[in-house]
Amino acid sequence: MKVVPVSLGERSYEVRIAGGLLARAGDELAPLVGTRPVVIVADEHVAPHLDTLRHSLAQAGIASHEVVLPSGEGTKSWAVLERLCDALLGFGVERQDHVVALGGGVIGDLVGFATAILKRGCRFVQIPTTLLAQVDSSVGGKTGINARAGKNLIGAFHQPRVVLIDPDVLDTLPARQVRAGYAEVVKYGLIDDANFFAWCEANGAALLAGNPEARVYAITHAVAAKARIVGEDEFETTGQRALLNLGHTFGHALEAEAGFSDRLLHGEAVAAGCGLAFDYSAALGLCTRADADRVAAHWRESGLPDGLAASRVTAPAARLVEHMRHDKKMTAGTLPFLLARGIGQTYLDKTVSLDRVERFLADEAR
Ligand SMILES: NC(=O)c1ccc[n+]([C@@H]2O[C@H](COP(=O)([O-])OP(=O)(O)OC[C@H]3O[C@@H](n4cnc5c(N)ncnc54)[C@H](O)[C@@H]3O)[C@@H](O)[C@H]2O)c1
Ligand SMILES: O=C(O)C(=O)C[C@@H](O)[C@H](O)[C@H](O)COP(=O)(O)O
Ligand SMILES: [Zn+2]
Repeated sequence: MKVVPVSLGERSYEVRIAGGLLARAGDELAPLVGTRPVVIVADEHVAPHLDTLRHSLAQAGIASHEVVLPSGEGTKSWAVLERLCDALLGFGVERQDHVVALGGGVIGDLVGFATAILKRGCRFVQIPTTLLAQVDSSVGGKTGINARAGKNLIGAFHQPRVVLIDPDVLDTLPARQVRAGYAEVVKYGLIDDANFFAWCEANGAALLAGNPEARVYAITHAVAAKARIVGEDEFETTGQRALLNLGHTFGHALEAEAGFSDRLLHGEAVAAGCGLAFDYSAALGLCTRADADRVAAHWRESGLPDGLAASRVTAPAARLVEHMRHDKKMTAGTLPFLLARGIGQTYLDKTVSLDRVERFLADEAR
């Protein structure tokens, strides 16, 4: 088993990664939960994995309740949050109890937020079942739901007690979802690790095809990168953690225009957003056109959208920029932007004018 520590003082925890771990989850959780029952929250598509988890908990002597929610981005909503909180209260969840999030980033973000506010905070465990959730969303404690005004606008930082990653559960994940998760894998290379980007160019196809060694290498590498960045800036105050937002200011605007629906998945929006961030950096003369082209080529080879046209979002540039004004990085009316001086050389630029971004997007749409 690989173990990656997330070092956050009294909020520290481990990310444990191993094939077959789901079937051993009961033994992993027993020391944490003691004799108290847990509540498992899953989405409707992970039924076979829910069976494995239920069985494993029972074998370890842990009783469990279950809440099964509809799949999709629409589940990160006030309505489902209310329904989930009522269900958890109905099961008599206490502050020291553990709620288990079994699913992708949607379930993890929702359960994390519900447990952040239930009785002013109770405990939760992440068992991520998508590639995206295994490499990104289950680690670091960003939790929340979407608001009418935009993506993840209601939320809290709330760290899980442990993250259990079983790469084998990805065998049932549809190919499109694997590709979307891969976008957040490549993101770590683009941020500050050119060697890892080169690894992705060489091994991405194997990873997408389900090669077990490539999966474990990518998951472990990504989790270690995220743990390092989150350990340096848990609450996104110094600018270090904001690096993880590469491609997201463009991406969240595209997702909003697609109605937070499966027209454009989060990972697809991140790929298109990273393509745009590199294109914009090249247009400003910050990075070479060759680097921006290399990024776009890798998205295309991986079956991901490489920019605005490929995202199929046709909104006017002004409307996309309007979405960006809700970005949580917005400070005193200006929006710090993740730009790049090259592959693996992302930085936070505080001098970007949204008028200039709007002209860039209008040009991209031509
Ligand atoms: N908190 C963070 O740091 C963070 C980081 C990245 C993304 N996110 C959020 O994560 C969400 C996207 O997460 P996602 O891509 O995992 O989407 P998701 O949770 O919607 O899961 C994708 C689809 O896969 C299905 N699924 C999940 N596991 C499966 C399995 N093993 N087999 C078959 N089907 C399975 C789900 O039912 C769903 O239909 C977005 O809301 C995004 O904002 C959060
Ligand atoms: O963990 C982080 O920090 C990230 O930015 C990871 C992103 O991949 C993720 O999509 C996150 O939810 C976006 O954060 P937001 O603050 O822009 O909502
Ligand atoms: Zn993301």
